[in-house]
Amino acid sequence: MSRRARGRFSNFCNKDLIVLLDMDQVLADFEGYFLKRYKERFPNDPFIPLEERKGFFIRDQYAKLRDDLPDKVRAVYNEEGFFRDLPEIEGAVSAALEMSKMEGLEVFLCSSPLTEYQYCLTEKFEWIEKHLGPEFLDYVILTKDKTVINGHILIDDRPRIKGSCKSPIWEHIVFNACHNLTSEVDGKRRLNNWTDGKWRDIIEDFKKRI
Ligand SMILES: Cc1cn([C@H]2C[C@H](O)[C@@H](COP(=O)(O)O)O2)c(=O)[nH]c1=O
Ligand SMILES: [Mg+2]
Repeated sequence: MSRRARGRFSNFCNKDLIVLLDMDQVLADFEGYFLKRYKERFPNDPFIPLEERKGFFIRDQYAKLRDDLPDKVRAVYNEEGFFRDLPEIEGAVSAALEMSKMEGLEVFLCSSPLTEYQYCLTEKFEWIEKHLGPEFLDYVILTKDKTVINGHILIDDRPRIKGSCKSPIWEHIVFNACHNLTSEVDGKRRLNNWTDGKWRDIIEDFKKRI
């Protein structure tokens, strides 16, 4: 049975492990591509190398360098084509595809769009279709508040995910990114990358628990 048919007919039965995958900096290289485009657009302005990135919002760290930089930062990721052209995080696409084919498991993409949605919204769908295939378009959740979304696991690079629900139902696995390596993660498990295969251990661990 195809993934689409399985999703429609299984009715998300209780035995299914629901995995929520963030997009930016988990599947798509937001930070690396941001820095590349920023340097191309503003070659004479100061920049922060990835090894020195700290904190989730890029513009907050650039604001400490100079007052005019946050607007330039925004101009880079608000540009047409930015989200569409984000490169893949190494191994992310093959891991997501492999995960989506596992028995007893449903994978959803759970991503927060920019408030300046003009390009971001449609381009996130374009990215998914291009990298993961059209079947994945039925499994997209775009929300500003991930705490109200149902699921067992959320794999996300943002170290603290806040919202209306004080006790989200999912367990947050922190995906390592340049900006969060020194962040306090309140005892949450971390996933280093998609290439060493450890994500499979996390999935197997959760499967035993549900
Ligand atoms: C790093 C960074 C991200 N954003 C925006 C870009 C996306 O719309 C969301 C991604 O959030 P998610 O937790 O990965 O779903 O946040 C931003 O506005 N500024 C930044 O510096
Ligand atoms: Mg993210």
